[in-house]
Amino acid sequence: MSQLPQGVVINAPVSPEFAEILTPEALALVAKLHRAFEGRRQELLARRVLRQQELDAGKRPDFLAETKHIREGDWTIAPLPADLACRRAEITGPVERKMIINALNSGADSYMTDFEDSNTPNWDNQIQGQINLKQAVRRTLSFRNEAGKEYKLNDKIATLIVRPRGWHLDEKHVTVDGQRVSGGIFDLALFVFHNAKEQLARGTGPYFYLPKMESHLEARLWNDIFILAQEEVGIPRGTIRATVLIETILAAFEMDEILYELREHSSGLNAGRWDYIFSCIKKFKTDKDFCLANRAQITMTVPFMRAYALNLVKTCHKRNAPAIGGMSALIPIKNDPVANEKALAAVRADKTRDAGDGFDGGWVAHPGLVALAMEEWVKVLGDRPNQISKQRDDVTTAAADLLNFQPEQPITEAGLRMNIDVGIQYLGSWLSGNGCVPIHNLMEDAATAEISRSQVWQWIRSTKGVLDDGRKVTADMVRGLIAPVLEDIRKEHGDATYHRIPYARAAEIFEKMSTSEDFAEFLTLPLYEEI
Ligand SMILES: CC(=O)SCCNC(=O)CCNC(=O)[C@H](O)C(C)(C)COP(=O)(O)OP(=O)(O)OC[C@H]1O[C@@H](n2cnc3c(N)ncnc32)[C@H](O)[C@@H]1OP(=O)(O)O
Ligand SMILES: O=CC(=O)O
Ligand SMILES: [Mg+2]
Repeated sequence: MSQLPQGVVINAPVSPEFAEILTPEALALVAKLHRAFEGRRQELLARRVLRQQELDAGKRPDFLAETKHIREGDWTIAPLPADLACRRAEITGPVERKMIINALNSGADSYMTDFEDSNTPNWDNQIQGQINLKQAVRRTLSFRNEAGKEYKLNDKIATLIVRPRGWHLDEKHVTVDGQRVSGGIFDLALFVFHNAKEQLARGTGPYFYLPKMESHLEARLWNDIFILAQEEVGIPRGTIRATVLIETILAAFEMDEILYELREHSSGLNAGRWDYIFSCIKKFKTDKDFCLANRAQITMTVPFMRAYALNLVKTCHKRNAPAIGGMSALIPIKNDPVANEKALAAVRADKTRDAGDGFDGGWVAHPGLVALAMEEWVKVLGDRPNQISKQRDDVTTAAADLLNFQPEQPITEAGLRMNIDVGIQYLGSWLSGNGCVPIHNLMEDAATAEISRSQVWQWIRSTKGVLDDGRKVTADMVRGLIAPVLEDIRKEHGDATYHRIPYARAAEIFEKMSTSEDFAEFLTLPLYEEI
């Protein structure tokens, strides 16, 4: 500990392996970025609260008057590095050793490795994740499973892109001058410190995905962090590149502005559909006119999602930026060939639509989906790496299109029960250290689980939260369903798993989150204090 830079404290175990990541020099970069930018992060988080108050008071978002010149201006992002120009199938997954190898070897063009939605940010996952990535960059990453199967990287692997945590999350195990550091700054600083130069020497670069932003001012903060980080580690300005997830309703009104702020460092936008739906619920949760149908009905083809997706493609291509499609939550289904065929066909249809709309690539959740996603883009692109030249001037998007929240029905008991079930199962898994799990044959992560728990909260409070049989959704109805849902979970997983994973604690937290007056901004905030 005496080696730590002044003002830096680590409140967690540091093994000799972890110490290779948590070096004094790497922590000095974390401290430098913290001291330079933490004040701004906190101001921007406070600004989110003010905007929520405005929405609660009935104000509707609109395109910003003060940035009209940016929307109407003639500018583009910096030219893309060669290995970010072709991202037809992009696989994603948590920063887990075996999965990193499988994803990099999957045949996808690119791979987003995730410290965010699909990861429980406990100390071990964060620092072990950094170790794994450091080895992946140097091509030394390997793994041996219990049956003795050896995993190692192929010669040709996907381009690596890292998703640090969003602005709302702290890294509580590291403080600088007595303050917790930002999770995102911590993840980014450690990755850049250990890998950026090595990546440049290997002909690639430090590439990132930036999650859950709500305004272009938040993008400006990331851009300023990139500039200082590049100076500090001694790499040329503009070598960091970042794709921003448009996954909040407020960011959908500032897509041009976000690209503009990051134009030196941008590698496009991604349609983060799951957090986007969650954000719509969160932002309008107290609006008496707002209420969405069962989660399963909110697909990419409902009006507000369609408007968002098409406007994203149009905005990106106007700025010479890639538009990357989001993720279908369907995954391959084992032991049921008929259901599996249906799931694969639905994923294919999702990719066919995105490729036809003009997206330059799209996310898949599983190696078994890479080939079919690739096929759908190859059908549209042929030999071309992307379709950025496809301008969508035919698309016009008004504020009202982005706010056309349909459908409102059906809301059913099965839909309510499914939300409770997914919420409890996901929270239990997250608490046990796994931030991404298959539940009822769907990929569930922090973003999809947010939809489930926020729908339950909202249906209890909205006058429109009425089941198709006429019963109003109430807190008592939800409480009454929790015990039977828990019993179903026990039957599904068996006693051993049921007792190993803290489902009972998850159920308590879920009940409190959905029935108490306060709405937790993110489910991961109260959960993080439990781990
Ligand atoms: C809203 C958003 O933010 S989307 C982005 C965040 N979400 C994600 O990234 C989803 C990542 N996907 C996953 O975590 C997993 O695919 C799950 C949890 C959905 C399903 O996991 P499982 O049921 O374990 O998958 P399954 O058993 O079919 O896996 C088969 C093999 O594929 C591997 N695999 C599955 N998904 C992935 C992945 N995304 N990346 C790398 N390898 C993977 C497994 O490790 C396993 O490897 P093995 O055969 O060598 O042991
Ligand atoms: O991060 C992606 C999303 O859909 O949320
Ligand atoms: Mg997300």
